[in-house]
Amino acid sequence: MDQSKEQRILNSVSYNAVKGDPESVLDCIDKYCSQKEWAMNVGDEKGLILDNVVKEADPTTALELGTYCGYSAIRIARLLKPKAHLFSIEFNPEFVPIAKEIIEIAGLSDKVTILEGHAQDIIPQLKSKYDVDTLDFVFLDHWKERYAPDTILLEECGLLRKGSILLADNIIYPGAPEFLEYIRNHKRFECTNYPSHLEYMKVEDAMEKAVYLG
Ligand SMILES: O=C(NC/C=C/[C@H]1OC[C@H](O)[C@@H]1O)c1cc([N+](=O)[O-])cc(O)c1O
Ligand SMILES: [Mg+2]
Repeated sequence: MDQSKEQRILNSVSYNAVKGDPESVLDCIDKYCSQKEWAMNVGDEKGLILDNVVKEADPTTALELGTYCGYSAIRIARLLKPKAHLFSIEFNPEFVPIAKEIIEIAGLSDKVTILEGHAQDIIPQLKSKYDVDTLDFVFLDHWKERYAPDTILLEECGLLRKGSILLADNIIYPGAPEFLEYIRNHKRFECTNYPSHLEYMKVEDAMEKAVYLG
């Protein structure tokens, strides 16, 4: 059976990246996806925005919705302090083993736990099953129409605390209009927009930061 694009990305990382070096894994994926095959990684331009918000949050416990090949999990995990941890939720069973392997090549397997399933099923289990208290940072990059309901779910599950930072990808393209309307009209969130471009393209995109005010 023909290999998937995600398997070809893994092949490229496995062949070209320096084992244990997250930067070289990120560079390899960005090179492959800008020169060979486009893929929906957050990419290098929006990745810098992600880096800065993670540094600002300096999270002990972080959550990512939408692992894909693990690119943004590596971007986040490489910035985490020693005892900090990232949980990353991915629904697509084809992506999970590929992301695990790419994160392993980056040497970050100890910092990242990939949870396979739908966010709406896993979020309610984070406290009881994964010993999470509250989340310091959340990166939303999964199905765009799930951003708003899953944000509401995070709050309902008591996973947000005063100062929890949410960062959402693809605010313009493909777009997350319901999410934008929800957080911008709710007094409990302080929002900041970061204009950028769609990964590896000249298409306009943006990220939105939302600080939970408790
Ligand atoms: O759908 C996007 N992300 C949601 C991912 C959805 C997939 O991950 C969860 C599930 O397995 C699904 O197959 C997306 C799409 C584009 N795009 O240009 O179409 C750009 C991006 O940055 C994106 O995150
Ligand atoms: Mg995205």
